[in-house]
Amino acid sequence: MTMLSVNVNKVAVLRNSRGGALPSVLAAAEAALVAGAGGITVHPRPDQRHIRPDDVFALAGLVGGRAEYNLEGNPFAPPRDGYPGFLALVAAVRPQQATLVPDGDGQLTSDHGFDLARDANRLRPLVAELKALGTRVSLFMDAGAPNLHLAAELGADRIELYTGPYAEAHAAGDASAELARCAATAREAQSLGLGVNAGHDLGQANLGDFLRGVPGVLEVSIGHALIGEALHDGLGPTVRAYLAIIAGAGRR
Ligand SMILES: CC(=O)[C@@H](O)[C@H](O)COP(=O)(O)O
Ligand SMILES: NCC(=O)COP(=O)(O)O
Repeated sequence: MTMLSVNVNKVAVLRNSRGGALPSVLAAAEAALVAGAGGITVHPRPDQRHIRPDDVFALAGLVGGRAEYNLEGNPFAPPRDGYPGFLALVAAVRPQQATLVPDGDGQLTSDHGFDLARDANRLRPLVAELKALGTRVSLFMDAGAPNLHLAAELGADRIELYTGPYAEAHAAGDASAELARCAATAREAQSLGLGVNAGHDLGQANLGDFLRGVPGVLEVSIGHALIGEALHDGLGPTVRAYLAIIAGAGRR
């Protein structure tokens, strides 16, 4: 069964907008776990636009051994004013999974995966360092990305399929080509011994079709749509709605 990891970045966006402590990222994560989510994901960006290092530490205490903790970030981003660097954060909190994402601060959000022909040699020692910490390593990858064999060769455990183009096509009414591209990349990754996660712009409208079309997805990390839907439906009911979609897709 595909595991749901709830990304709480957007709770931090709302909290930071007023400069106080509410809404609480911890309370949101707790509600998601109580509702049955298998994990919590955060993406502590160097510009600290939402999740901050202190959130990362506090969530580590909450999630503990009770669920999966997934930290996302750019391992090449240097430390800066209050941001210790992605590897330092992973070393400090030892999450079950680190998802490496090649984002820069100039991006509105994550919008592409790694170029392994360019990045594999730089990634190899960082992946080894993360795995030596006992953390599973996932690489954020575009569907259809070439050189996927390098992900396995450099030691990654999983890839995370970037599902933004799929979500966009689904909203436009025809996701068949993007879905086929995702399925082909998933199968290629699995043939290389890599696990397959997926994420970005997944929501209640497109998740079921995705899971029915792409085989063996181990984990979906969902935040923007889920938190938005929770604003009117509540976090518990919304998480349970996603779990029902996942269960339904598993029965196909
Ligand atoms: C990697 C990815 O697609 C998302 O996990 C990312 O965390 C989204 O970042 P924002 O929440 O900052 O848009
Ligand atoms: N890795 C994807 C993630 O954690 C959340 O992405 P989104 O649902 O906020 O687009």
